[in-house]
Amino acid sequence: MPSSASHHTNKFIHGLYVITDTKLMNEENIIAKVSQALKGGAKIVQYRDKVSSEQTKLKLATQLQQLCKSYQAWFIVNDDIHLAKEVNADGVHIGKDDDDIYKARQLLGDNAIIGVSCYNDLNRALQMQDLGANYVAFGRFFNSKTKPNAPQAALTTLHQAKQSLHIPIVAIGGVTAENAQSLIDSGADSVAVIQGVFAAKDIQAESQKIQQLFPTA
Ligand SMILES: Cc1ncc(COP(=O)(O)OP(=O)(O)O)c(N)n1
Ligand SMILES: Cc1ncsc1CCOP(=O)(O)O
Ligand SMILES: [Mg+2]
Repeated sequence: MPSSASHHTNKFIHGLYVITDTKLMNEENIIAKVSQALKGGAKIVQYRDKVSSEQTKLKLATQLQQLCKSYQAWFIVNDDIHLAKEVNADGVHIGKDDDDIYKARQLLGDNAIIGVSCYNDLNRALQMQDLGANYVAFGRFFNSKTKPNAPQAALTTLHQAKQSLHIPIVAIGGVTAENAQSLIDSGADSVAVIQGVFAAKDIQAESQKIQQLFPTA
């Protein structure tokens, strides 16, 4: 994998994508926990924090960016395009309530990875692909403790997405080492996980179990 986003191509969104959570980690242990996931083989890390102060978010995002760089993993900021810019993240993840893709691209530039939530909506994914999204995410596929009310997505949507999209596809929502294979078999290039990794006793081992499910290029 290239060490800088300037060499980024879509094919590198592949494998285990872990997302931080403010209930499962705190300022004191977030770096240790994400390090364990990276040691287990995680390829992409998203900083998702809807509660901390701007100052704390800036500090943690800066630390995570450096950590990901040392593992040659992509670092993505959730929701906040300005924070992504400020810490020189590899990219941003945006959903329907966040800044739109035009604004994100304008601020972050051509080399940024912009991922967009598409829930269970293939038409939205096709539109976002046309607008320059670097990956799309579908979900939630399973029961999610983190976001129980996220809209449900169907495995058939993944199959259809695989046939009609040329950008990478991420699957999210209640993903575990036990159910990730079904998503990969249905067309997911990557699975995004919170509880399935960070609520595990052994974060590194659980990450490894999931990452091993992906065929190596
Ligand atoms: C990889 C990935 N997929 C989906 C989401 C959800 O984004 P969004 O719909 O904006 O909801 P919040 O995460 O902001 O609550 C995601 N964050 N990452
Ligand atoms: C952010 C988000 N969007 C859809 S489900 C979800 C939460 C994923 O967390 P978990 O892996 O714990 O279900
Ligand atoms: Mg969002």
